[in-house]
Amino acid sequence: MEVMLTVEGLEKAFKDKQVLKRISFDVRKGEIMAILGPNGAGKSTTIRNIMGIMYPDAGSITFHHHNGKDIPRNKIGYLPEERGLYKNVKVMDILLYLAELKDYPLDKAKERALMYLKKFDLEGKEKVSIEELSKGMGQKVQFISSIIHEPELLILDEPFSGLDPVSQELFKEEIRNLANNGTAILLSSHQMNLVEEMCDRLFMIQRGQKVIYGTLDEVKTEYANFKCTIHGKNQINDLERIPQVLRVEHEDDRSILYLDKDVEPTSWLKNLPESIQIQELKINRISLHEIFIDIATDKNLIQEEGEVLA
Ligand SMILES: Nc1ncnc2c1ncn2[C@@H]1O[C@H](COP(=O)(O)OP(=O)(O)OP(=O)(O)O)[C@@H](O)[C@H]1O
Repeated sequence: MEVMLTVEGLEKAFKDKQVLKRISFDVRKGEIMAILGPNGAGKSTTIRNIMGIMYPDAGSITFHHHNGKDIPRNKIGYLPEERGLYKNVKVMDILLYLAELKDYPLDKAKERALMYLKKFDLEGKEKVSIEELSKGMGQKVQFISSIIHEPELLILDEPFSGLDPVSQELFKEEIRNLANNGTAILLSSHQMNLVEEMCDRLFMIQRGQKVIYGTLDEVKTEYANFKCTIHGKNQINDLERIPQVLRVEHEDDRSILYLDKDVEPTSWLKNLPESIQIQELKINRISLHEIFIDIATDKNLIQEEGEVLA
């Protein structure tokens, strides 16, 4: 897949605080790429550097073979984390104004605005002023404003926050449509289930450094694999002694055993000691949500280089 955006060795400090430490990743045409990380990890700072809202101390950002200040930002769409458009302006006026700022032809912008307002259940709201809209409606208009000019790269910072489930579905569907039609999408979200559902690749940062980069399958294969939940009266020490068990979470009669990444579930199950009491047993692949919590809480099984601790 053709690379649209390349971020290479990005560094940024605020006063003496190093916020980004040599961040590198790319975003390709037609893919949805997630940028993830705990609060304060540096996601928005990365995005603001890409958008030219601030400039990095070191490293480069390349889009369409252009660097830094020369990047054609009219080919980029951006839904910022901070919500809110001008309050006293009518919906259609603001959409056309923002399209014009991106040098997009007005007749096409009007056509697309009407099409999207209909799609997002805002038909007939063209002349309503922004301040009269609900928060969710305002967010829809802001989303439309980020795609009205047919951007080649779309950056969405927490697009789902504050949306009801129906609106969330609408956003998901449209983001998928855009990717299917070739838009490169960089999406920041704290909703791991949505990321797992939608994204082709992901990049996770913690304290300004890369901890994960790859497809969801690569991440799951490389960083964490299976967990086994056992219902039964067992001593935590006995469970911890089972080969290839990295960590045990134990509550009443329910224990979750996190297994080594090289575990082969069939043979592991065969070799379970007979002394273990089992009323119910379940093996699941670890979810992205769990990988995230593991990393964010530093109790992780994962070292910075991506190696699982034995
Ligand atoms: N303009 C600024 N001046 C000083 N420090 C800043 C500035 N912007 C961000 N920071 C600091 O940089 C770090 C990263 O912030 P950033 O907003 O990039 O995190 P984030 O990953 O987007 O977090 P969240 O998930 O909470 O939105 C934080 O410690 C933050 O306090």
